[in-house]
Amino acid sequence: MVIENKLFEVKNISFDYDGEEIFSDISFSIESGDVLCILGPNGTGKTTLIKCLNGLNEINSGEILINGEDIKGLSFRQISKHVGYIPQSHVPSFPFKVFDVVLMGRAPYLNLTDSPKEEDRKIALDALKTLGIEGLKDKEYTNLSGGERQLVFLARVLCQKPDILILDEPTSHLDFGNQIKLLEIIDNLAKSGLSIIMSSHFPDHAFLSSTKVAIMKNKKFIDFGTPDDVVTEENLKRAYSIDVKLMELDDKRKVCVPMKTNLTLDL
Ligand SMILES: Nc1ncnc2c1ncn2[C@@H]1O[C@H](COP(=O)(O)OP(=O)(O)OP(=O)(O)O)[C@@H](O)[C@H]1O
Repeated sequence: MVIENKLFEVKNISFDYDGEEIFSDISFSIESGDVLCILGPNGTGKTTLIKCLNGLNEINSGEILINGEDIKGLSFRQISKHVGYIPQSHVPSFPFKVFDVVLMGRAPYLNLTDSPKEEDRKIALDALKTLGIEGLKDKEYTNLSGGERQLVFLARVLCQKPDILILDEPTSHLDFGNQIKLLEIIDNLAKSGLSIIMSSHFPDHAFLSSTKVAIMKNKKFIDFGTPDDVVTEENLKRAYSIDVKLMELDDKRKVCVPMKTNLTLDL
């Protein structure tokens, strides 16, 4: 009998910070082409979970498997060939040229004394072109806006040629238009075979690019499934403790509208 391994499988994982439990017993799996959007209120543990998924935080119990292999047994270099991670914010420390920052994404494929080869440079340029930002290549990374930095970091991660992209609030620094453009890029990357996990504060985004949605609250996933099944008025109220109306646009696209809470401030 042939056992097919899932691309990325999370089995009953738990994590605490110095005894303070952040989540427990979370399980899910994703395949090539999936985009999983993790929603949930502030401080619920989305970033902590994401750092566990890429090996930055060590889980207390459970297993995280890539193609059937436990990441516990993999070095960071090996994980980097499978998983590309973009944190919520990244502070640049040195005025490298954008092209060189992107080229650094090839590091998992180079030995300590190797210089990048022509092929590595081509991969870096292609990544900039895929995101439509080749015009930034000679700029200093330190002089970029938050949104431009986000896209450059994504280009760098694409150079790792990962199977899985893990993005912590990828649209947080992007303007209204660039948010949609990035979600379209995510959709295209998934269609090209990557699988993507992202956290978001915008339930609407799940309808734009996701195949699966998880809502995280009270140390668990309170729901997991397709956007239509999970992003419901009832679940959004459970998650965010406000009323939300779901509306369908002409092209059948759904949008989530938060209702006023009528809270008054004592000033
Ligand atoms: N390094 C740390 N040490 C101790 N506690 C931490 C650490 N990092 C985060 N926490 C705590 O863990 C909890 C979950 O934080 P986390 O950043 O994972 O939430 P989040 O869902 O990503 O939040 P947000 O949506 O506001 O970004 C919070 O209570 C936070 O204060």
